[in-house]
Amino acid sequence: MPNSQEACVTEWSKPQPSPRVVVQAGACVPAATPEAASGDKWVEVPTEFDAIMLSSYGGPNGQDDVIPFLRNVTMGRNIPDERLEEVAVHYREAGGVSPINEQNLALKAAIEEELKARNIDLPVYFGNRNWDPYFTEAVSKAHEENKVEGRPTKIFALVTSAYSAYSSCRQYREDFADALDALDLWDDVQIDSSRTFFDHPGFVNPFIEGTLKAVAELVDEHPDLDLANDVEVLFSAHSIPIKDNAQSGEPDEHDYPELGAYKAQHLAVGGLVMDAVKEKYSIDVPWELVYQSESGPAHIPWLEPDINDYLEGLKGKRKAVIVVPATFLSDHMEVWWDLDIEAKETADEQGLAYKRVATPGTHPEFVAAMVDLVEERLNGTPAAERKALTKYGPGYDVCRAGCCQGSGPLRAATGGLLP
Ligand SMILES: CC1=C(CCC(=O)O)c2cc3nc(cc4[nH]c(cc5[nH]c(cc1n2)c(C)c5CCC(=O)O)c(CCC(=O)O)c4C)C(CCC(=O)O)=C3C
Ligand SMILES: [Fe+2]
Repeated sequence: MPNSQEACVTEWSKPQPSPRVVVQAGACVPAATPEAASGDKWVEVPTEFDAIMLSSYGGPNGQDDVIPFLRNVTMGRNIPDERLEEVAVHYREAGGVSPINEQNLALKAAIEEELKARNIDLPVYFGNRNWDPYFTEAVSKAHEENKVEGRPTKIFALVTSAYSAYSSCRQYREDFADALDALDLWDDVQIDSSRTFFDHPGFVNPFIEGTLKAVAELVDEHPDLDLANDVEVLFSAHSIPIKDNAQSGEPDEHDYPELGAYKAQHLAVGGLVMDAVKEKYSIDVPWELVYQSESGPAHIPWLEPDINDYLEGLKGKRKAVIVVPATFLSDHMEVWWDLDIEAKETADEQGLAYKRVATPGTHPEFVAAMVDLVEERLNGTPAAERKALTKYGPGYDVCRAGCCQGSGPLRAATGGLLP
């Protein structure tokens, strides 16, 4: 395994000689360290782009798409179709259609409007990790329509994931690498990823607004509720393997080594929302971070408690719960099925009143936040001037070597080119 500076740099720049250079986790200190970036955690990254690619997860658009989509999601894990059919139940129930694509197209349209309003003249393309339109299609179109003589086409991938984790960061970057592989465009296209934005006010404020609305509704509907004892706010995060959480952050930062960045960031967002509740009601409403949508083989431990188990424990202890889908950007399948159907049913069984807070969706503040991510890159805005509400933010423009590891070896992924 190479242990040189050069081997690390290939993680972000065009890999030589193969696009899938394997860099061992934490094997070396790349240039993107605070030391190498003259005391600042930012490395010099491109500030010029030719196109934006709204980059998301994808979901099926009809019954015939469901199994092929799930095969994409579980690629390389050899899951038999019978087992996939079990997972497919939610999609089957919804006519085989996930709302995620429509929601992302609405977000794209809103982002285009906001770009125009700010006089940022960049075309927006839409591509997904797991379904049509795939990254290959979006990248190829963005390249064809925006070629510049003498240099690669520069694409800014605006990723629809707010937090640090393999599934929300590196997996996207690996899939960008796969797209460049498939298109044989390593020399002609440079893809750069957006930073994490979990504590950008435009992401957090819609959750605050929704939670305050839910508290107000509960108070209205049940005037005798004691907010300090009868109600609990549950921040629901998409569960991930415990190992992925442990590897989700920059290894030497904050309290990430103990907590895991993914979990720490969710707790921080929960804290911000509950501060707003306290400010309005002068009461410490009880709250907890819980997890949803655990999947995969049973022998791999995932983050817990599961929201349904937790709700069962609240029987007789609370009268109402407010569920905040803190990981998610829109009310897609994971929100509709896992929270509006399953968790709600569990809450009903315990006799708990249930409110589910809306996701940011196309909330104007959230749309503005997505465009802030573009603008701060175009302007090379220093970290200290970027919008971030907690000590954990703002996220890096260019991921460092150890961040967001999965279970396998680190594959080369795209990112900003190092100077
Ligand atoms: C952190 C995270 C996010 C948030 C960040 C981001 O948004 O990127 C997210 C989003 C989403 N996850 C989604 C759907 C699924 N996730 C799965 C499986 C998994 N998710 C994981 C993690 C995450 N997932 C993990 C560690 C797995 C198991 C390993 C694997 O398989 O990679 C499976 C297979 C189920 C099974 O195997 O039981 C499905 C169908 C949809 C689409 C919803 C729709 O269609 O509307 C969305 C937005
Ligand atoms: Fe998922």
